[in-house]
Amino acid sequence: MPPRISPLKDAMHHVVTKSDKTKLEVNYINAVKGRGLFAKGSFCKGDFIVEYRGELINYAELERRRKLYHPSCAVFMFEFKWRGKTWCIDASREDGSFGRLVNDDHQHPNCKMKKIDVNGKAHLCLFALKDIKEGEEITYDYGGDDCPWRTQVSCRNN
Ligand SMILES: C[S@@+](CC[C@H](N)C(=O)[O-])C[C@H]1O[C@@H](n2cnc3c(N)ncnc32)[C@H](O)[C@@H]1O
Repeated sequence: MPPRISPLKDAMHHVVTKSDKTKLEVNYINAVKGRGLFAKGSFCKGDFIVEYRGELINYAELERRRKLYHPSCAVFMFEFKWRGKTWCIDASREDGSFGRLVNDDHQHPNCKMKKIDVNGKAHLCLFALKDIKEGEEITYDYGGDDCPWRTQVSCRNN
């Protein structure tokens, strides 16, 4: 068996090639959650799963776009701190990439978002917090406390 490539090197490879793993698939869940990302094969704890790919913009541009965007687009803006400044990955464009479709789970997430440096630029990548079985939904804790679905009661299943 070939040696396991390090999760960081694996993430950097997928960042540079702008590619997603074939062991992942997008499925429609329900009218509340919309789509989600699912494992088509198993993953081990620590594995790189997917990049939250999009356009890297600075704080001024984030503020400008926030005023322009419809809320359905604004939910794809991921704000984060990097080397003392505020940045954002704007993934509002439907580009077929998988990372933008990962849903929130603040109680039992199976992945964690990490910032990695690729050629001097910040990239957001999900890594497995535990072993993930085929068929499981990929999730992470969006953080914050302003996710309405965490407190709203839904009449839908899931
Ligand atoms: C980055 S998008 C994730 C992909 C989205 N499910 C879709 O189909 O485009 C974030 C949005 O997904 C939905 N979402 C994410 N996690 C959810 C959850 N645990 N329960 C309900 N809706 C969720 C919310 O509408 C949220 O604004």
